[in-house]
Amino acid sequence: MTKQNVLVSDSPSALNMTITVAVSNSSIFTTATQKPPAAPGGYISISRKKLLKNLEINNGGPRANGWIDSMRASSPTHIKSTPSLADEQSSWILRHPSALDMFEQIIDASKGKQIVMFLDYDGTLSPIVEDPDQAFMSDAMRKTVKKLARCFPTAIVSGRCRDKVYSFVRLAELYYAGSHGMDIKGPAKGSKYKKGNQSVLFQPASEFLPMIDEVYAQLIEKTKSIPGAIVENNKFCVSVHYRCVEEKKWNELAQQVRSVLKEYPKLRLSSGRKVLEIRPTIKWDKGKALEFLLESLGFTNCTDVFPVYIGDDRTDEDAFKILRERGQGFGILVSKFPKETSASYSLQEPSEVMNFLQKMVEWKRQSLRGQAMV
Ligand SMILES: O=P(O)(O)OC[C@H]1O[C@H](O[C@H]2O[C@H](CO)[C@@H](O)[C@H](O)[C@H]2O)[C@H](O)[C@@H](O)[C@@H]1O
Repeated sequence: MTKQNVLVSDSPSALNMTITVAVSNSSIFTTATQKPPAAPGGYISISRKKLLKNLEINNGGPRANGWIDSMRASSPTHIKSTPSLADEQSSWILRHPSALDMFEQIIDASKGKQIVMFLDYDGTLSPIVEDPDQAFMSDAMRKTVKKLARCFPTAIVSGRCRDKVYSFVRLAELYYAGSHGMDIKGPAKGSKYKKGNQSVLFQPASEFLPMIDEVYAQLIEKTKSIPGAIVENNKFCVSVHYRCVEEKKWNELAQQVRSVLKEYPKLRLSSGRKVLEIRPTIKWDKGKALEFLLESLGFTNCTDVFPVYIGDDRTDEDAFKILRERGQGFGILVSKFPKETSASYSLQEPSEVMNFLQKMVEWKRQSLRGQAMV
């Protein structure tokens, strides 16, 4: 296998595992009867909040220990397999059942409403791989998404730069929100979903462009001596990848990122799947992008819309929360392992996402056939 086609998986949400060990009386995992499905805003457990707090800017700069703890926690190298872990997994599945198993119920809930599809890219449409430039989606997935977009308005919502994610997906009929929703190419505002709609650009962080370029150049320079570190310019945000960095070098990498960021209080840091994400402090995220796109599609204050958002990352939680708050549609988390989430359902990996999308296409075609026969 070459480096490019090595598929990799993050271990069970180690952030959760670490916290469970560290605060044994407040495990985030509980049985279905003990804890209701995640409430809006309930993505971060209290103890995890504490952990993440260490990540945030503190006196002009993040605490080094917070960074390294979080990097370790979100990307474990040693996970113990215990019977209680199996129980926790079954309990989690009860609260976030497979969207494939629950397909009929999901479709029933959407009856009489316009389904709108929102799809994250990495880890959702394409499997996680070591080299971010090689995260291609399969032809089968592309064909499926193409068919899906014929049935429902469909948008890609990604942390990637919009052009980059477009170069992977290559479907002109979709809407695209890149840079964690800060770069949207969607339908002309207020216009109902129609083929050939004029598209509009919405870039709420455009004033940060020079700053992001500056920070990107500095991060390239500061991390060049750390083997495996990859800095990716996502236009309105920057990703620093450590998937291929030896764990003993993570601290050094965190220190370098920290030394750059302390000069930029208007930028904030979050973490994803073996990646540190640097982005503007503006109140804009994938959830806001979802709302913006719904509005652009003409669904402002509509009760007859049914948005479905599928994603695998912490940044997708902002969109899951919005759906819960609106009480519309639902979120589907792509994960093999239990994670705190505001999503209602789960799918394990991109191949299951493809099966789910195919089922949606098939259902839509059948319902159109049914209508034609009446
Ligand atoms: O919102 P997304 O579309 O999920 O983008 C989030 C980040 O995804 C990419 O990084 C992740 O996927 C890489 C390729 O599989 C993997 O190597 C990396 O470890 C993952 O974190 C992308 O490269 C980032 O820029 C996105 O922010």
